[in-house]
Amino acid sequence: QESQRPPKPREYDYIIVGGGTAGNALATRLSQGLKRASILVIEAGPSALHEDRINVPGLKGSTLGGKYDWNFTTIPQPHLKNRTIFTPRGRVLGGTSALNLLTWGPRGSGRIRQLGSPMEKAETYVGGPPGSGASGPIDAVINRMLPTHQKSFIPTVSQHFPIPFNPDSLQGNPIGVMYHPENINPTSYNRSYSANAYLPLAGPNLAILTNTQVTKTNFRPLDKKPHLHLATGVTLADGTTLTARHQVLLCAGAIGTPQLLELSGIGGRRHVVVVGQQQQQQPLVVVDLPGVGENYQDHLRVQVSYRLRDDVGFGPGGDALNTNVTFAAEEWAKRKRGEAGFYDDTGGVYVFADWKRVVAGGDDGGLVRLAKGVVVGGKGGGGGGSRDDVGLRKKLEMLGDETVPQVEIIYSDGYTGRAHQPADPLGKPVIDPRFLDNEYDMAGVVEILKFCRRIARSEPLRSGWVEEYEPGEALVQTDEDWREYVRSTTLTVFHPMGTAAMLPRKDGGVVDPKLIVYGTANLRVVDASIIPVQISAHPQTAVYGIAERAAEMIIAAHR
Ligand SMILES: Cc1cc2nc3c(=O)[nH]c(=O)nc-3n(C[C@H](O)[C@H](O)[C@H](O)COP(=O)(O)OP(=O)(O)OC[C@H]3O[C@@H](n4cnc5c(N)ncnc54)[C@H](O)[C@@H]3O)c2cc1C
Repeated sequence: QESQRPPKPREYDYIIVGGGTAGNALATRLSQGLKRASILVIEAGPSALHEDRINVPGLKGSTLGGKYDWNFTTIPQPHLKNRTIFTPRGRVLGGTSALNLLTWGPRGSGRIRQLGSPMEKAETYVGGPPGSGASGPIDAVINRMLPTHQKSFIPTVSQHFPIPFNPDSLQGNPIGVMYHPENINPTSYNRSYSANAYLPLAGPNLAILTNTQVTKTNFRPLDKKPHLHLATGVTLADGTTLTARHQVLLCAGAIGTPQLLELSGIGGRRHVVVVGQQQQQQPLVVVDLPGVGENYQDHLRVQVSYRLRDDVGFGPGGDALNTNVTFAAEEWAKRKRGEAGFYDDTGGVYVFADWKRVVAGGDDGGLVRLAKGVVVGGKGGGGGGSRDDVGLRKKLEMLGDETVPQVEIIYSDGYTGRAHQPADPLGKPVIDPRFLDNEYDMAGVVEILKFCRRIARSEPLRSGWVEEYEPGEALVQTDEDWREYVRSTTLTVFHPMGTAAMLPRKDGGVVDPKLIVYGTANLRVVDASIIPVQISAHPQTAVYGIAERAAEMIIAAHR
């Protein structure tokens, strides 16, 4: 049941803030598992189930910067020439699962399993290897569309570099080169995402309120334990108050969730007092929890682009959809006939590798030493500041694990380089990821770019291009040239997480292992914010897994 007006009655058993990736999955499972409970999802954006730009895989990216996007940016990043970095987030039913680039990530990694995340429950991987999910709501397939030139990538990498072909990359060891599954429905060839795959499975006890922004969670002290705060409901932007009889579940994402926590008086004392004053209220501190909004971690993205030869049978690439009206019309007609074409195209071919496989000569000692320096110096990682940082220590430990990739290379068709960054997207929360503020990150990115160039110069790939278009072989030759290129062009691949981390409170944690916010009795966070250490994969699969696990815990506790 979907509506755009505050519903009556104004009391629900569970109120879920954010109808995004995790929010819709959680809502559906609670609706199925607690048939007598009433559940409300409140989503700031509209429902857009029939929007081609969301549904058609080849139109991925066309919604960024538009009406379904919060259009956040970082503050100027000193190590990236003071550029502000575009930070899109879905503002639509489905959240960022409606906007993302459809890479369906590994679910078998032991590290992510430590979060207790049952990812197979989310998945039906058609044609996947044994062990793949077979009955989950989200469909995954290897894309039926592969532009011809991409077929030369796997032999180039596996013949010239110590990187094996790995068709089974989702099951625990992703190291290798592979075609990667994408979350696409194999029948309609539409994006499979939380709004069109989970929500239709919910029962009549789930209500959905769209186009409605929550401005805070409300609390009162718990009668028998006054040091704990009981979440009583939420306040909407128009001032309406809705009551939650059991729990408020924050699923507003890695940026929205910490922002809402701070608006509700939960966060570092300094921030929360400022927020309270800005709202012209009394300084507001419900729970002093300095970890809220800290520990922001993302995956950096830098690109090298090559212009293809047009005399080796590759045909036009996906860019021609934007430049050649006749070609675009022909491709659209193919899609309408149910045939493979460029409107299906997504990521393509991927490499996941550790440093030893990427650095020329295989010696990763220099990078490991730099990483140790960052951990000992306590700079540039989780929790922020100079205290002992458990997140950084965990990452250092993972550097020694050869099944944990440190590098991903996506070989994709079509230009996605620096020219795509919008000049002035609106941004409200202050986002400061301190990108590249340590030498390890910079040295690592330079090694990856040099590796990409070595791949491009190897056969059969080498015969397929005429020019390194960006940055250009003549312009960038030395390590210092590469550093300059990195500072000028680094973007992110849009995977923020960790801003309400599941860690001990003394280590900057915000939620406990049951996902309950410290200092509260019944406020949970269920989204990418809780992942304490950046994962070596695209995160949406893990986010669905977190929602599935949270639903299991909440249903078990309710009974
Ligand atoms: C451009 C892009 C490409 C990506 N590509 C991939 C990919 O290919 N593969 C992959 O695995 N991951 C990808 N990701 C990342 C992945 O999609 C996200 O990590 C994941 O979807 C986050 O899920 P979430 O539930 O934490 O947040 P979201 O899905 O963002 O959900 C949060 C929801 O809360 C709503 N909300 C926020 N604040 C409020 C409020 N105050 N009131 C009401 N509602 C509110 C939002 O509108 C949103 O719907 C990509 C991300 C982006 C931006």
